Amino acid sequence: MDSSTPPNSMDRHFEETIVAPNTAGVTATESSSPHIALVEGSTGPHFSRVTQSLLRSRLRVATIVMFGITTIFFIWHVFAYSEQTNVTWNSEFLLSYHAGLIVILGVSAYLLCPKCDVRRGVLRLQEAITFGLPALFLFLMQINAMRICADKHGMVNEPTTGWVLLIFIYALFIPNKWQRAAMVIGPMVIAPLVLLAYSWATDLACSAIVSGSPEMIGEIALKMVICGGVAVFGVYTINVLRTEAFHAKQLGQYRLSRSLGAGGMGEVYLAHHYLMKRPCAIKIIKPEKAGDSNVLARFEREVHASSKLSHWNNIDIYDYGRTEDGTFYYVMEYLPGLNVADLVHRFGPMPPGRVMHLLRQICDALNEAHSQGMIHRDIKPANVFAAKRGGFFDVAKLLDFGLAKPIASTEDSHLTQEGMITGSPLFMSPEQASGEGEPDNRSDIYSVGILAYFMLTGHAPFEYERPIKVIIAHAHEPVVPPSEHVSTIPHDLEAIVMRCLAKSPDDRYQAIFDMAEALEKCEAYGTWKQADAVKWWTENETIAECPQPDPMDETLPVSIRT
Ligand SMILES: Nc1ncnc2c1ncn2[C@@H]1O[C@H](COP(=O)(O)OP(=O)(O)OP(=O)(O)O)[C@@H](O)[C@H]1O
Repeated sequence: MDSSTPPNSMDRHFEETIVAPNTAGVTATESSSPHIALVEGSTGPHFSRVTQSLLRSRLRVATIVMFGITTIFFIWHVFAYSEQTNVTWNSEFLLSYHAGLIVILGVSAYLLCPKCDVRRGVLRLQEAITFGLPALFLFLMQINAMRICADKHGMVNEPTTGWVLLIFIYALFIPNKWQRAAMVIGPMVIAPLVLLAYSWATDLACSAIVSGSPEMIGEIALKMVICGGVAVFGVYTINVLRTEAFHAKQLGQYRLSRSLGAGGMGEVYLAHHYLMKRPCAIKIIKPEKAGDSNVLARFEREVHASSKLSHWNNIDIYDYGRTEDGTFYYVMEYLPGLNVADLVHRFGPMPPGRVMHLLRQICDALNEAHSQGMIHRDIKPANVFAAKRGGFFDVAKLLDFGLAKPIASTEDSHLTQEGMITGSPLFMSPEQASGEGEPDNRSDIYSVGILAYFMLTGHAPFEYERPIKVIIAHAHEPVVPPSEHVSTIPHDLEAIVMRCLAKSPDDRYQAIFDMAEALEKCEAYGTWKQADAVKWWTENETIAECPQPDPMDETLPVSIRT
């Protein structure tokens, strides 16, 4: 998922919130950090998404530590400056640099907050700021101190302490492969020697002292090489331990290989069955959610509902179980491809032919659920996958039946407390959002309409900051026709979308199959051929398959009390 100002950031915000009765405010926000992480570029499985999150949080801690250390030394520096009799231009410059450094580190720490949208390139820049600016400062300060010391006391001061500190802070906090760590730590190791060489070359007093103490140079070199070696070995050891911890993560007959993403209640991993060797996707309840009976019930419902369905466009469930340590998991077919939310965020709105191609398949998937008396209640772009299956590209798969419930059921789901409505506000029908009356299959049809709108225009029709405004808009606000956003949308397709989005269920298609038939009658239906899908995936495969980091993508559908 592209983390650069994601158009669905609001969607995520909503999905993370729990809104109290008759209030518009957010009362709780769910967020947690993934618990398995590997280093970037390690030889083990690549967890770029998780690594990014790890890098951001570690970098933030490192920046705060550097901020603290720099501030303490600044206070000391100010006192030293006020007592200094031979104040030089250098001393004044260094004091200003020091003050500026504190401000820059403080701002950097703030910009690395968990909610900030930080991309990989920006993270690397922040890393350079957190360690590069203090290193430069240390270098300049030591040159100055060395000259003063040589002039006043006829000796040079010990230049290694600051560098040792910097090296170990870097090694401890920044997740790295050891080679990269060595490349960053290397210059820090030689910095004290460069410093001595510079002082020797540019200052007469220093030159005499340095020339007369070769054993001091040897001792400094030895100290720094040992320190650098230990730090790089430490980075290597940390990586090995992380990789071992990951490989030790086995579930029954399955071995996990890499993270596919995380939702509000669980994390999904690519895994392999030991004997059958086929790839599969395993969804595991997050450890911190394992004690929540609502989450467990929703998880179970998702498995039970999905396993009743056998249509090609619904997800295949292979297994459901619990490990000895109590971790609940279920195993499903692995879908190479992207969910529609990621597809649109990363590649923009889709052409009408492709939208119809995917929608038509979703109609089939939903038709099976509806014909079994089940409504989905959580149709949204993140729950629709465009996958490569059976040699075909753009095979649509409907996921996440965690909120499914029988049509016209009067008992509320175990997953919601009495009087609560569950779903994602941006994609919720007016009747589901208001909680008035019992949503039926036509509520899903409304959500499919929003899904279509999103695929065609790149956003949902009602995107407001506050969930309550979105809900009111679903109930009362007229929908802006999608062609007003994208003029190339054909009228017949727009008419279908607008009919799905009718406020009253009676004005929508009464059955999902009616919508499927309407789609087939559209002029542009069938214009997206397999060859187009193959071409698209071939051109975009590497980008599409590379998991994009998005540390904030850990969400549960909103629960709204009525
Ligand atoms: N069978 C699968 N194959 C490949 N990727 C999958 C599969 N199932 C889920 N994913 C990916 O794993 C991520 C997490 O899925 P999950 O269903 O937990 O998330 P979600 O639907 O966003 O969350 P929530 O359960 O809160 O609605 C998503 O990015 C999804 O695209």
